[in-house]
Amino acid sequence: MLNVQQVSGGYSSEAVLKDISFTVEKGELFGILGPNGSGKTTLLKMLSGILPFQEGEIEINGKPLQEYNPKQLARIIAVLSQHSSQSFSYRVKETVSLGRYAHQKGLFQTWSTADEEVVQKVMMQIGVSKFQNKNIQELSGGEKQRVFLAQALAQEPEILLLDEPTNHLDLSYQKELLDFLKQWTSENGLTVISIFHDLNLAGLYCDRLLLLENGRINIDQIPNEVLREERIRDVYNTDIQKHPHPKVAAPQMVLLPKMNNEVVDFNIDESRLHISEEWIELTTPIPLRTMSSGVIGSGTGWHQIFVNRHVHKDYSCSNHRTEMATFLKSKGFEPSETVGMMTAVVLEDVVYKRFLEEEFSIFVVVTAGVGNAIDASKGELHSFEMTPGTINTWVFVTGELTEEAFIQSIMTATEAKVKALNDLKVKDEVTGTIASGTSTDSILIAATQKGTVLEFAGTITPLGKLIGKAVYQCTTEAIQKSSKRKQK
Ligand SMILES: Nc1ncnc2c1ncn2[C@@H]1O[C@H](COP(=O)(O)OP(=O)(O)OP(=O)(O)O)[C@@H](O)[C@H]1O
Repeated sequence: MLNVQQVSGGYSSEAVLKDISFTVEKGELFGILGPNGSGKTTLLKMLSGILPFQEGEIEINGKPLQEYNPKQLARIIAVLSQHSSQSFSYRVKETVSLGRYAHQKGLFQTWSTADEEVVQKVMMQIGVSKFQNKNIQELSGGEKQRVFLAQALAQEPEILLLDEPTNHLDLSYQKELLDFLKQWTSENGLTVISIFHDLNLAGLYCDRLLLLENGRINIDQIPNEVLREERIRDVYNTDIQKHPHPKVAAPQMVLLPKMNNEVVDFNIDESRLHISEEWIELTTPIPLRTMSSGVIGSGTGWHQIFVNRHVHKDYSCSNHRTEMATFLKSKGFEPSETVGMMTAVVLEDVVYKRFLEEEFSIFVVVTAGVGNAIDASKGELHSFEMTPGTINTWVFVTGELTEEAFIQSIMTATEAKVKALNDLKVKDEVTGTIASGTSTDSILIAATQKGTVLEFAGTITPLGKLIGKAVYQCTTEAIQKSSKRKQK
C-alpha cells in the first residue's frame, strides 16, 4: 500500500532524513517512534506530500506520490495533526463536513446526499453527533480532537496519518481513540501511520514500529523487538526497564527514577514481630519488594505490612479476599500496603530464625500444622476444598534480589519445606504416602532491594543456603510444636 524507498531530505541542503526505506501494508497500525528532533514529523510531512524530499521514492498503491494531484491525494490520505491551537470558529458539523471537500464534484462543489450520509455516520461513530451544532470553540481539548478525527475519517481515506494523536487527551480518551483506530484498521482496512511519544501506548496498539534515531531508521519491526531495554536505553539515553503487560501480550517500558541506593540501616528480626492470638504482624520502615501467594497482596508488588491471621479451621472461604480486607482495615492495616495470609494454626507455635551472612541477612517466620497434609504427586485423589492455609512461610531478605532470585527463593523454600515433612514422615491420610505440604500453603519472599545484589537463590548459592537451612529448621520445629499441642 505505502512503499518508501531510500528517501532522504529535509528543509534545506542538509538532509534531516537519511536513506529511509520501509513499507506499510493495508490495515496496519504502524507507529513511528524516536527522540525529539529525530525526524518523525518531517517523515510524516513527506508522506502526506506537503514536504518534498530530495532523494528516493514514495509510492502509494504502486504510483509515485508526486503523480497524484492534491485532490486525488486527499481522497487517499487524511492527516490529523495537533489542532489544539486552531481557532476557526466553525460549528462541529461544518468542521466535520470540510473532510468531504476532496469528494465533491463539479464546478460548484455541491453537497450530495452521499456527503451528508458519510458525515452523519462518522459523527455518530466517533460520538460527536450530540454536539454537532455547537461551536468548536466551546469544546474541550479531547472533544475537539474527536471532531478533527471525525473530519479526517469523513474524508474516507485509505491512509490516516496522525501526529501524536493522544496528546492532550486524558486516559479514557486515549484508550477510546486508540481502540477506535485499531477497530477501523481491522474492520474497515484503514491504514494508520502515527507518531507516538508514549512507548507503552505504541507497544500496546501498533502492529509494527519504526524507530528513528538522528534521521535514520534504527529498526522497523514488531513492538516486542523494537521495545528492547538496551535499544530504548541507548536511543533515548535514559534508564528504563521492560515488563510484560499484565493482561495483553505487549511490551511495556517503565522509567527508572534516579534512586539513592544507600545501605539500609534497619534489621528485619524478631524485634519487628508482634504475635497475638489473633494475628502475627511484621512492619518495615520502607516498602519491600514482594512475591507472594497471600490472600491479600499476592503476585509481585511492594508492601510494608505483613500479617498472618489466625482463623478457625471451619472459616468460610467463599468471600475470603473481601473479608480479609475488611479485617485488616478494622485492625488499622491498609490492605494495599499489606501481604495478608490466614492460618488455622495456633499462632503461639510460630517459629522464626534469623541468619546472617557478611553482606546480607534473612529472617524466616513459619506457622505450620499438618492437619490437611497432602502428597503433591497424588493430589488427584483428593477433592478440591478451600481451607485456610496451614504452612505459611515468610522469608525476608536484606539485599537486592533479581527476578530470577525471587523465583529461585520460592523453589528453595518449597524444597526445604518438603524435606522437613519428609524427615518428619508426615503422611497424607488419604493416600498413606509421605506428604509434601498441605493443601493451602502460602509463601512470601520480601526483599529490601537495597545493598548487596543477590542474583541467584538456588540451593547452593549464598542466599539459597540460608533460605534452605532456615525454612527447613523453622518448618520442622513448627510442625513439632503443633503436633505436641494436638497430642495434649
Ligand atoms: N520547518 C523547519 N525548518 C527547518 N528545520 C526544521 C523544520 N522543522 C523541523 N526542523 C528540524 O528537523 C529536525 C527534525 O525535526 P522533526 O520535527 O521532524 O523531529 P521530531 O522527531 O518530530 O521531533 P519532536 O519529537 O520534537 O516533535 C530537527 O533538527 C528540527 O530542528
